[in-house]
Amino acid sequence: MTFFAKAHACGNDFLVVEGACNTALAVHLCNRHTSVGADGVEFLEWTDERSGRIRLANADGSIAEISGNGTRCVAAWMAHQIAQKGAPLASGATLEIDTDAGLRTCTLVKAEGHRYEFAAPMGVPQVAKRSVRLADGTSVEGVVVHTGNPHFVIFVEDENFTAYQRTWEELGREICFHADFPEQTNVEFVHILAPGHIAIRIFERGVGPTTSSGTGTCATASATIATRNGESTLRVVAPGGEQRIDWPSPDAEILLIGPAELICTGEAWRGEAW
Ligand SMILES: N[C@@H](CCC[C@H](N)C(=O)O)C(=O)O
Repeated sequence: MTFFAKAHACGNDFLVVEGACNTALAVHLCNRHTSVGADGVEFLEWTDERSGRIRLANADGSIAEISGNGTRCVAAWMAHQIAQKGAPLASGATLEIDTDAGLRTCTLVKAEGHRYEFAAPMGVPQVAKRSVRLADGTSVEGVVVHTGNPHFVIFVEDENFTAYQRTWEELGREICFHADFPEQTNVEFVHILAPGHIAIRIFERGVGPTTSSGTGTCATASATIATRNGESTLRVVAPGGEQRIDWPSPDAEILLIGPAELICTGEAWRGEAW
């Protein structure tokens, strides 16, 4: 039996399981038909009263260095557990969460019941223009962004996010699995609404199309700021909701602010075999 908490950030959903990382268990738990269902499992080991170490297994069992949304979902679970012990965190309190991409400090902005908002510096994005040649010879212009995990960002004019005569889902899949990215890559599509306001779509590595991405929000915002004269404070709207970015200069850490909501806890009964 596996005890889990389920949480989401703008619909990007994660299970938090306390204990060592188990990728086969993650594949099982993430199945939306035969198990609980999620985009990934964050395996959490507490290291102190307000700190923990996490490892993220994507729905397909691959390991991701970090998730912005998943990290906040873990922070929400930690804040809930701390509150259960009788001392709820106040706004401004911090939780230290160590990831495969380094330590992330989540500052509680607000809490209302099981809904939380956190702000977290997400490292210094590395941004570089790049093109990728598709199987049919089409050259796709984009921006490679490293935010602890890999991203390829494509700017689109079309409000339906079609580009190069393809849907964003088709293009996202081909680029995610492209030979130029041996570790695969997350792929995001950006439609600029205003200098400080962008809409995005996400083809997530290890998952597929999903409703939001924290690191994808950082990647699209930093690509917009660095290559499209975007404002340093940006609102990034995904199908699942909005997150906010503050990136004052290229050598500064990018600040990600967004929600995380606890959905439920439960016991998955088919976990024993894994
Ligand atoms: N699947 C991604 C990691 C998760 C990204 C996530 N959606 C986020 O919020 O950052 C990967 O393999 O890089």
